[in-house]
Amino acid sequence: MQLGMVGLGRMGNYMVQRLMRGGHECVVYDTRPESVAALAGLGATGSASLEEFVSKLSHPRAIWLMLPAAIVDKVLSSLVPLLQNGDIVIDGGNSYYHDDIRRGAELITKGIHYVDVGTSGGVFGLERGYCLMIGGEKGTVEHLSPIFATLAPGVGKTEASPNRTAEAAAASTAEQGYLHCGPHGAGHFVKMVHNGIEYGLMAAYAEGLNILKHANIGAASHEADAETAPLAHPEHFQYDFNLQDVAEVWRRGSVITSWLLDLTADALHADPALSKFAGRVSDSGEGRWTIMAAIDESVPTPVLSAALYGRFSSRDNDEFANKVLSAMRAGFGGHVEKPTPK
Ligand SMILES: O=C(O)[C@H](O)[C@@H](O)[C@H](O)[C@H](O)COP(=O)(O)O
Repeated sequence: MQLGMVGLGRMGNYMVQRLMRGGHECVVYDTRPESVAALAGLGATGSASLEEFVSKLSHPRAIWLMLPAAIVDKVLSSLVPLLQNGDIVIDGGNSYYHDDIRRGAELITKGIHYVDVGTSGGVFGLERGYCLMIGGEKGTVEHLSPIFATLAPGVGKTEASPNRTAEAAAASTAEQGYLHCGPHGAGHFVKMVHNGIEYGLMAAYAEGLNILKHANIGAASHEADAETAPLAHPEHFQYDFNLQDVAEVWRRGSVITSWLLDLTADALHADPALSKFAGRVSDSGEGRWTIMAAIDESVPTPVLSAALYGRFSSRDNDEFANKVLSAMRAGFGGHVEKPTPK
């Protein structure tokens, strides 16, 4: 079928390529003409403006936005006046589900259908397919199923769970790698929680590997260090673990195998010191939205919360709190901290 794509960054570009490989016709637009030209060179229909983009799409139009969450409303304010009754707008980025609920209700008053799609898979999606978590009206989602089926990995790429019944399999598209999760916002809600889990898993690997990395501190610290309590048993911490090999062996038959571990092992093989990374970790919002939803539901999320706060700490947002701690130690005990190494 025909699909219009707005936003041709890494995700949008690869999704268009995967759709064209699957036989779909893609009309593309981006504010960067070079991104449009690159896909036009591969067979997409390029456009130089939103107006031209909309005019090249057949009614009812299906338009996928693959944009940073912060600019979706701005783009919609230019796009929607160009659309007609029956057209469909799909937000495949990482929008907050509250925005989906609002947009779905606003757009339907103009006869425009809104679908939210949480898209997971990153830059590997072109070859592996994308896991799609979808929210919106049933009929609209069904109308778009040829697009979802092409973007998703497809049946057979992952074995079905042994206890899954034939009835359950027949009743849902989950085994194809896409799922209609519920009404407006449901797709991004499921993707939001997916990312909360992602933060927790990532933090668990990172913390575990950090314990292994410091398992040699006994070799140098027989004398008490002014900064930390002396090691009672330096002989317990005499290990120089090869982290590449540990990550590699964990990938084989262990309980903690995963794609995140595969990526971690590969990064360690490329550079065991991970020297190109400064140690600051950003967050694009979904981790904090997950915690906000958990608070509203009164659901405890200690692991996911700690993982989110770990990201804040990585950006030195705990610096003043740590100064307060040092000030108290200095006040009650005269303890003088070491200068922070530059
Ligand atoms: O499933 C995925 O492919 C990822 O979850 C992806 O969608 C993620 O949102 C961004 O890569 C960055 O997310 P953070 O900036 O929040 O880490």
